[in-house]
Amino acid sequence: MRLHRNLCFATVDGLLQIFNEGMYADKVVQQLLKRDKRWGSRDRGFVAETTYDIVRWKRLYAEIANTKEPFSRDDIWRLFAVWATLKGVKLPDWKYFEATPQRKIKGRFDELSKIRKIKESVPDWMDELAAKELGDKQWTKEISALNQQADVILRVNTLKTTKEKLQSELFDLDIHTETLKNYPDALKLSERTNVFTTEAFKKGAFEVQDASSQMVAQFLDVKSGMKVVDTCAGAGGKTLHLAALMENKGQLIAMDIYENKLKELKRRAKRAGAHNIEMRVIDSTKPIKKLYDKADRVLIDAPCSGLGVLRRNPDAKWKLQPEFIENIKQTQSEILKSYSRMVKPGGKLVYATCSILPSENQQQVEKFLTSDSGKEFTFVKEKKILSHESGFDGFYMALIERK
Ligand SMILES: C[S@@+](CC[C@H](N)C(=O)[O-])C[C@H]1O[C@@H](n2cnc3c(N)ncnc32)[C@H](O)[C@@H]1O
Repeated sequence: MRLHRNLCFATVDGLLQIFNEGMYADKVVQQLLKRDKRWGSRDRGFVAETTYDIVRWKRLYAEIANTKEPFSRDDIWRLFAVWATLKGVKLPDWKYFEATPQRKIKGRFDELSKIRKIKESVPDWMDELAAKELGDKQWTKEISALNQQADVILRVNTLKTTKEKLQSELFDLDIHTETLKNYPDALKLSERTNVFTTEAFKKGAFEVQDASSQMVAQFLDVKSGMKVVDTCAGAGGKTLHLAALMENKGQLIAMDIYENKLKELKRRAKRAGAHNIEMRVIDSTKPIKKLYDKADRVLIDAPCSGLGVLRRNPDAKWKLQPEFIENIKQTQSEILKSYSRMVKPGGKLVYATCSILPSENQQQVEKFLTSDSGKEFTFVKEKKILSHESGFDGFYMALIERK
């Protein structure tokens, strides 16, 4: 690989914004990719992947380069030089790389790789918390998996096409995909590429959605004609899947506390040809109370730490705070208590998170089931998905049923 000056400059600028100005990596990368219209897909791939890589390995690279935050521009170039050295990328004779001690970098890497929190590049508190909750052995394997780049998985929109048709349409564009056993609607890209510019995407034939996330709507066991409430719908990744599983029949109510997310869902639903969705903003307890005892199915895709999706969101390692996790756990138990009241007798509820922490997952469900509000429910089944076991995002889902 040869390093190109303007791509490296773009990456360094982006990293300064992410590390020093607290901006979100995905937003920064989105902006960077608009910088030069002449960049081809390889150039864009380089900027995006290098930025994410250096964000992912910030702590390790900073320890190796002996730099501390707030980073100067020179510090960022040092992190960049560490990245290139460890990747085996030849450093050009630019002034930024003049004093790069390549042998020392490799030696420091070997030495620091003996300490998990540095090797895996996570803050102390996160390493301690996750090791306490999952056990040392599980966490060591899990964080290593969560530091890998995620595959791109598509969810075929069965309202518009079939897996076979989509696969062949993409094949004609030289985009190769594989089916995944046990994930009925999923196609995995054999090679990372931008699929959002394809005609198939524009006409709603698929969404990009991780395989673990695709299990959640399946888990809720919906049928055409049911009344289903997706309580934390956000921009609707799972709502759209539910609509497809319901074959557009019945009533699907998508709720969230943020109106702008539901607006985005509306746009996506139009593209997907999903017609049975109604959006409702939760701006008081009223919209919830109106649905007490009414729903056949309720999905709570709860707000969480997001520790299961670090592969696609590595800057969460640096943005998350332990206090946030404590607060979100409180929200999770309040949501479970209040939104479960929408389930009608005999109806079912799925509680899901993209976290791997038992305290946000099975412990929340156990606590709910032994509480006064949970007495009316029985536990049916659960899935604890760890990234190192599944190869996909870390997720949790529990199915409970109202008596
Ligand atoms: C895990 S995300 C949802 C992702 C979405 N279901 C999807 O599949 O794309 C959690 C969502 O819960 C919303 N949320 C946070 N607090 C909430 C509350 N008290 N009631 C309802 N939604 C809430 C957030 O705005 C966020 O969109």
